[in-house]
Amino acid sequence: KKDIKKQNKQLPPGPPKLPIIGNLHQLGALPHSSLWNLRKKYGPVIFLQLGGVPTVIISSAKTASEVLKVHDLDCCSRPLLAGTGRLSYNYIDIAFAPYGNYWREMRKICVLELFSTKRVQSFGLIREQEVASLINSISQSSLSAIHVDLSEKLLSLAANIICRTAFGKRFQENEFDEGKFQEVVHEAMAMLGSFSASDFFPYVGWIIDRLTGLHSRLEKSFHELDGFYQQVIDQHLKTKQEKEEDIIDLLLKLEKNQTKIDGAPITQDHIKAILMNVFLGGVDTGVITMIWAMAELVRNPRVMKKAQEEIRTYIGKKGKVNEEDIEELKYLKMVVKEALRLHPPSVLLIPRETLSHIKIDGYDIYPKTRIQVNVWGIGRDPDIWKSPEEFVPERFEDSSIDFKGPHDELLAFGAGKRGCPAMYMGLIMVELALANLLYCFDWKLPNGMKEEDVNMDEAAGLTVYKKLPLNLVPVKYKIENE
Ligand code: HEM
Repeated sequence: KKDIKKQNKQLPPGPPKLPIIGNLHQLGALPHSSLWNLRKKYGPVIFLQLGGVPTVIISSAKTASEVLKVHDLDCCSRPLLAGTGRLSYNYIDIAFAPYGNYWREMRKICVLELFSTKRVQSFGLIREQEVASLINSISQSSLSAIHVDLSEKLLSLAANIICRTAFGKRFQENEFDEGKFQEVVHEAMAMLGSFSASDFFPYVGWIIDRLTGLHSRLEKSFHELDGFYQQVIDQHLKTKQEKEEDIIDLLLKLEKNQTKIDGAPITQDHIKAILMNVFLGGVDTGVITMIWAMAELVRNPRVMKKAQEEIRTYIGKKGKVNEEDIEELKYLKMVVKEALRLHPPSVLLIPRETLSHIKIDGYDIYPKTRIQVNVWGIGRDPDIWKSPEEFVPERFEDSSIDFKGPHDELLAFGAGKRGCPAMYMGLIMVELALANLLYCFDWKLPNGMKEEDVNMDEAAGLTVYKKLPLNLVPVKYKIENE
């Protein structure tokens, strides 16, 4: 009967599907890129049957606006997936929780206590100290003229900043060493973005996940992260707070007072789920953005030089860039925008799920359909951008295009109710770190490598990162010569 009802409706176009797997085979190793190729044939709203899951891929700024703005409320749930469910302690976090009162209340608490502009500004000193310590450590390496692994250095920078601001402790004071840590973060992001068979094949998928080993990888990732969160919580319980209350103190107080959110009392699992969002959401995205930006800059010496000149002229002999300088560094801000246009870490946003029947671009989309917005593709759409593959920050000069809209060309932070609540926190960290890296050093490629040799291959999980580490040679800039 349902089928007859649907007959007059029009589903979006899409490639023909195979029995059982549907269109799963069309995703390939880098789904954002395969899906962008499909758009050339099928247009900006594509219907795919991924195993048992109806999925719509959105690939234009206009249709993205329809999903994220016009129909925001109809499209603001999240699908329940094996990887995200396990790592979010059964969806009691913010990023993967389905739409409802719990999500709304928890998001409100975190925005107030952690992500608000006032809160983020109050952590300025921590960011400046951590960036100074990064510059120091790179200066040491520059004495011996060997290259540094920027991927590794920036990962510890981001981890230290996020851990100190959110959990009140330095990351280095915990159980992972740096190499291990990189592995744990990448593995967790792989698991959050994994295409688990149980998500696509109800009832039988779990058997496949056990056979392929995905299930045990997920369990391992869960236990490694869980141990780390437990440490953070125990430390908060042990030490009397002399300093200002942080988000963990606040959540622990809610737990102690048996406060209920949407009828459920807060437990340590709730706290761990939030820790996961803040830790993985904050560290991974920031590092990815900084690495891609530096990789693009060494490939484009003209842009690198222009950015350095702006910073060095404005800062003069001060010796470092402070946060209050950033607003004046217009070109640097355009460099970050351009990096996030070409390399948004969450290439397909976080999957959404429709709550009701809607029409996008005239096509019918039913409740419980998964929606993915290909922001990576929109960032490279030749209908929007001139020479889209080139790194040209000047394109943002005298332009109103911004992460906050008004239009949806630049969607690195998503938009609407589910948009990233920590955009300001993420941007200020990236801008401050890049400004200081560019002010304090000239950057050379190792061993006679040429600009065109920089490997730009991508690797994909929930986020898409540079596959190979970025190794560069820092040459200390002599401020006295100014
Ligand atoms: C350059 C930095 C960052 C980028 C590019 C970024 C990007 C994103 C994107 C694309 C989404 C999904 C939006 C959607 O579905 O429409 C998101 C959600 C989220 N981000 Fe970020 N993010 C960044 C930094 C951060 C930081 C620093 C934190 C926390 C410390 C954070 C925490 C979150 C959370 C909790 C959500 C889930 C929101 C929800 O579902 O209600 N992000 N972010």
